[in-house]
Amino acid sequence: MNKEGRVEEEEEEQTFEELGLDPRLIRALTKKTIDKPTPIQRVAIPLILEGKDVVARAKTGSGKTFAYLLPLLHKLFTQSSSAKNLAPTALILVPTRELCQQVCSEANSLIELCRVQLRLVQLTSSMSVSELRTTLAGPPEVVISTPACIQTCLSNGVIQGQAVQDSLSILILDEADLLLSYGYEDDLKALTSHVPRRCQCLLMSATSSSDVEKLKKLILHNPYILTLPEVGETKDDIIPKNVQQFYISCSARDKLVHILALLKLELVQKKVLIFTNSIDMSFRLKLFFEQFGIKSAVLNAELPQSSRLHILEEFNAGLFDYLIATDESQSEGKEQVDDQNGSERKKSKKHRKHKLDAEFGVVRGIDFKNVHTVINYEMPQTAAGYVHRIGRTGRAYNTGASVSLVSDEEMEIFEEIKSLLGENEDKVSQFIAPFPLLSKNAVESLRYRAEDVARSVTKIAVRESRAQDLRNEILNSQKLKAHFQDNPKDLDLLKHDKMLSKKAPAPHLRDVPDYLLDPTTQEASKIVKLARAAMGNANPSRGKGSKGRFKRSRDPLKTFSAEAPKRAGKGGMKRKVKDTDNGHKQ
Ligand SMILES: Nc1ncnc2c1ncn2[C@@H]1O[C@H](COP(=O)(O)OP(=O)(O)OP(=O)(O)O)[C@@H](O)[C@H]1O
Repeated sequence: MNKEGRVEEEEEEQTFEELGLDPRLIRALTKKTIDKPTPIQRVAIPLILEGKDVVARAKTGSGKTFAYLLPLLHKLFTQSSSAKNLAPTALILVPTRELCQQVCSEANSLIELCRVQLRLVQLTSSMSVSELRTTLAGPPEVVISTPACIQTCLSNGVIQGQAVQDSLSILILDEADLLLSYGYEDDLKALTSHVPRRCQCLLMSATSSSDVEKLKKLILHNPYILTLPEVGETKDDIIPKNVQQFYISCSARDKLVHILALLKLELVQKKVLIFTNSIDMSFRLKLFFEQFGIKSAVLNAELPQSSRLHILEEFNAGLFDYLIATDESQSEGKEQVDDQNGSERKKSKKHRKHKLDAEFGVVRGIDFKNVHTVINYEMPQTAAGYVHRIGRTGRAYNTGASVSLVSDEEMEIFEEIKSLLGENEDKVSQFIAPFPLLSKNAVESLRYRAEDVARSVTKIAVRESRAQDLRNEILNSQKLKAHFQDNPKDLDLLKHDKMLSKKAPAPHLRDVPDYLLDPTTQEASKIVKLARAAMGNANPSRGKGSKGRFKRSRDPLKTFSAEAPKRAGKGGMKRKVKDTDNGHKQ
């Protein structure tokens, strides 16, 4: 292979054995039902095992974490450790605490399954200097941290620069494109002066940017550059092929009734990750859902870290199906649109800054497990934000769908997104099509109830529930900290999807009576359920069937049209879309 190579996704299938990994790791992967490497893993693992510096750029959800963790663990399992080490052998740097936690638990679960003695720790910015000292005593073979924490260790003498020079043999920068934008440049510069030249350096990233180039120059020596199609590279393949993208055009005011119809009539498959641009909006949605008996949880930068981690764990474990997330870049005090009246209101940057956690990241890198549908309740503010939101579904070999609710005010960003997806209308419509399962009748049948409930979700109710949730979570986080020290695997201590509304939901709103539903919608919802069962996803709550391969013929979004089921006939969407000008790939 030459030093700069594109990784082709359709290359012949190769096994983990053929990549030369330790048999213990292969057995561990088998236990995790991971049987074949993803394209980026196929190419990166042998190079990393050979000791090469590698820059791996591959789209979201392509398996970059195992692409470096597997060869790293292989090396640590097979090399004799030096008793003289005063600093870790390997250092993994990530931009957020959530990622620290995620990488740490992925790596630890592999180590446990391999039954190997190896210490891997994470450092968090909430640790005091003495806690950092205790955690690093030994020292552990692998440390996972944000650059800021490592800098704290260096500047407080918890780790000596000379010890790093003597011991460090692998340095990994994960989500490298974010490290600089999170403001870690100085921390990284301070560290690199101690990184020895013989140290192998790996840089993993979902996008290429000037920041990645900067880091490459700062840290790597003549690396292999591996590229899978990605943002800014080719337009064809920005979003994984196994994610179907849809949109619904509606007024900002009508978004509530549309999302209610999607969830309540079960027209989208669970689990569902819903994105909003402001924390208030996420609470508004939660309170609105509550009145219809739909349980959800919110996730945002305002919550304490342990609560956020716990919410993620609970959602990943399938304890609830709907998570409403506000992404970090969106909540950073920019002008935000209030959907109720369309008026814009400014949030004071100063006011928000002290509350939001700068090391929090929902969108980038977080591996939400078995999310089948991503809903953009509000459109992200950038096209890149869209790509990363959608990347939370269809991870690795899973399938997924996205539905974006687009109001007139959001048309501009929607156009930008479309031009990122394809150069011309024909191409765009192959990637993103009108959502076919929701008929006008279905929306209208719920309108009265939705508008009635929406009126009861006042600004004051939103503010109160947000404050109450924060209080609950702060309390939770104290309990959690103590509890998890004793029972690290116990997930069921606290519920994050509990009711915030003071008013119990009215019984008649919990179910949608049949007389409100037109036959087309009933049919659509039945088919979505059947498809879920057929795709091995009948009970995602228990984490089964996540790897159900995509069965095109059974996917209702491929074969069903709410507007014209009869005309569509056997070919369903296919025929219908062919009739239209924009010919979506269905
Ligand atoms: N070879 C594989 N086969 C099946 N699943 C895999 C494989 N490798 C990784 N996965 C799973 O795919 C999911 C996504 O992997 P990962 O988080 O590493 O993606 P990523 O490329 O780092 O994405 P992002 O850029 O969004 O962080 C994870 O749940 C992981 O366990």
